[in-house]
Amino acid sequence: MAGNENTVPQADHLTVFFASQTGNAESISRNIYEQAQERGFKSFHYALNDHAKVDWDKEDCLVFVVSTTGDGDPPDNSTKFWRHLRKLKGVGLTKAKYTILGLGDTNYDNFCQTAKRLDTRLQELGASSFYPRGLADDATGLEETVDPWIKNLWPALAHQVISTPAIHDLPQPHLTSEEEKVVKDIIFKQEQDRKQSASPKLLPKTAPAANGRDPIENTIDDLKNLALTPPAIGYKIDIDFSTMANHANLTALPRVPNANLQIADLEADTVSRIPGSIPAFIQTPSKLLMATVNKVQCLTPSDALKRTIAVEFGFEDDVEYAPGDAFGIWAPNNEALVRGVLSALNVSDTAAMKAVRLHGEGIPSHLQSVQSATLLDIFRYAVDLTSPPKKANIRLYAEHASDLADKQKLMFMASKQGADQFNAFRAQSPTFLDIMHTFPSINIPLARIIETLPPMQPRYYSITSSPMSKNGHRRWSCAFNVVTYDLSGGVHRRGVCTPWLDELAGQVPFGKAVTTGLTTQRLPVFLKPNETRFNLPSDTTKPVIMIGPGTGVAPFMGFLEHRAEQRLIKKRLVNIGSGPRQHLDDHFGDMWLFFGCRHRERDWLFREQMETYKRDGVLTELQLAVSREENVPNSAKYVQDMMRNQGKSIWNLIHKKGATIYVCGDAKGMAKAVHDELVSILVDHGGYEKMAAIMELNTWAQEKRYLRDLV
Ligand SMILES: Cc1cc2nc3c(=O)[nH]c(=O)nc-3n(C[C@H](O)[C@H](O)[C@H](O)COP(=O)(O)O)c2cc1C
Repeated sequence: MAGNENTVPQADHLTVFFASQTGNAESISRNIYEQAQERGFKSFHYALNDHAKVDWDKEDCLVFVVSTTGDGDPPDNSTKFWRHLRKLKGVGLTKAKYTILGLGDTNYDNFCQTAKRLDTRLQELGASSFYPRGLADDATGLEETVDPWIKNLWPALAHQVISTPAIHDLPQPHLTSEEEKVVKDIIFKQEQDRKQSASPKLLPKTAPAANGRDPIENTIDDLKNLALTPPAIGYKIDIDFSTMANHANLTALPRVPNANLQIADLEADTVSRIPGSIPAFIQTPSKLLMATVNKVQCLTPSDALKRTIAVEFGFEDDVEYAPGDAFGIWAPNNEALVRGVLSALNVSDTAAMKAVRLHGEGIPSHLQSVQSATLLDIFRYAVDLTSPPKKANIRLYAEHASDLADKQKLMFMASKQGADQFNAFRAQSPTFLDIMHTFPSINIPLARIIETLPPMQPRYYSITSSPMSKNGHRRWSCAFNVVTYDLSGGVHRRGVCTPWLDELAGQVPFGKAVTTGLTTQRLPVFLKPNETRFNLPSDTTKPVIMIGPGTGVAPFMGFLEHRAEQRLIKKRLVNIGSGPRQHLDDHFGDMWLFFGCRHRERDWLFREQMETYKRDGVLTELQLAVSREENVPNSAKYVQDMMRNQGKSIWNLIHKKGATIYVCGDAKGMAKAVHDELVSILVDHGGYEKMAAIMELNTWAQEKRYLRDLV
């Protein structure tokens, strides 16, 4: 079968496209692509932004695997494609046959929006679907939909390319369990054979230097750093496997991803680095800036539930941006964790500092730019060591566990029968190191690990400053909660970026902003292209309603600073001008802010600034919701409660004055409650039927009068 030239004389074309933000759609689409190749298709695999590599109207079948991000938005590696799709006219894709696998999460309002939009648009353009769309839900487990969808894709394709002899020779997808086992064994054996011939060996302990220099000469600082950071050991994750014995047969085991990646040794001094020391393979969607840390302030006292800090970054070039924009930071994995992982994989410090190149047909897109980097940097910056594992990875680790008990447990967790144990394991947020520590007999080639770990993602923060303020084009401020928490059994967890930034910034205590003695290290930042237009209306007379509890208030602090600057300029102009004097407020619409905290004394972020803006007339109304204090005057528990109290005024601002509504913060709880409250306001004060109110909000969202920036 797979790859056998004799039984597969001619294959048809299959192009698999993906749009992926955090790697799920990319790895699932690669799996489909690899299976297609094994089944004799001439297949291709591209990110949607590379859509031009394929003549869509000539291809036989197109498979799209697309996730949804943000607030129903398409992933970054498909935005160019969407612009292209918008420009297409008429029914220009009548020959194209397609199917879509959407990935999403029902905890978000716009479940699988990208898949649904793509389907509608392709239909409009005359393309025809050859196999029903699948929508997989991360809330219940993607596999539930993904596995059967892929399994049934093949007979659907066979039907499409009925003239292709190759397809008839292949085992039909509806197999008996006995047949399935035989097929799996063959695939497993083939993979083992391929691994043995292709899997790269671990790096030699010493490497000859072609130019006569010590290979580690250039990286002495890194080595010093290594010596300063003891490797983490990892936690042993305790899971109850007592029910395992009840299941003799394991079903729905995910397929082990193909081994494609090879690691080639290079000379150490060929490692290219951007000054300021970040690896050249990091690719950002806009210009990378190496920023200084100008200012740091801790906004919450030590008895607050969360530690919130505000950081101002500075850079030399002027950058065009608007209040409401966000920027990305490319943070490394925690150094002790990286050291722990390398140590668990028996990679010596010298080997970790050696330059390598990653290559191989069909390797994940985030690894294709790794042409010259140390293993240390690959584990720091290219792969994600902290996201909970996917089933396919657990299955892979099972294959490489030498101890029978480890193998059985891992295989069980990868199966349908072990779903409870798998979920309990993931709920502990195990790092890759924890997995190695919990199942110590896993002995897996380095290349397999690098290619199967998810890609590292930059972290995004809303800009809280205005480009109109002093030096505004050369600085961005942001505010965030430092993500660290403890689980039972003494397990300590931390986010990737926020604790790193907090530690770099010196973990300043609550109080005034600190501007001296800060780190001299430069940090990689870049502007996030703003696709949602979460910006102030261009007509300054239009009112804005801002809803942002907690750190969701961040972009609104930028809006307010911007408006304060606009008012100042207008005031000066009015004072010099000779025309009729107008009141300042005639030029600027109302600004309403709904903010929420637990305790006014502990987590009322930006209190001083908010009160100053209110006093100066920049902020028309400040509506404060306090959830954990009794009897706060004019206050309710949550922002949606405050909105209910102000329902009539909100309706008037929207209806009579054309206000824009902005919501920023938690997508799952707050944004849903705020959305429901807006529906109620339209019903109670605007006289809408409930259904009509929901449709009206949808229209406003399309017209960018109801904007949401959610996480
Ligand atoms: C910040 C964020 C926003 C998301 N927004 C949505 C959404 O609006 N609708 C949805 O159905 N899923 C949403 N999801 C869920 C993802 O689509 C889902 O986790 C998917 O598996 C990610 O696939 P990817 O790794 O290929 O991007 C969101 C996930 C994140 C992390």
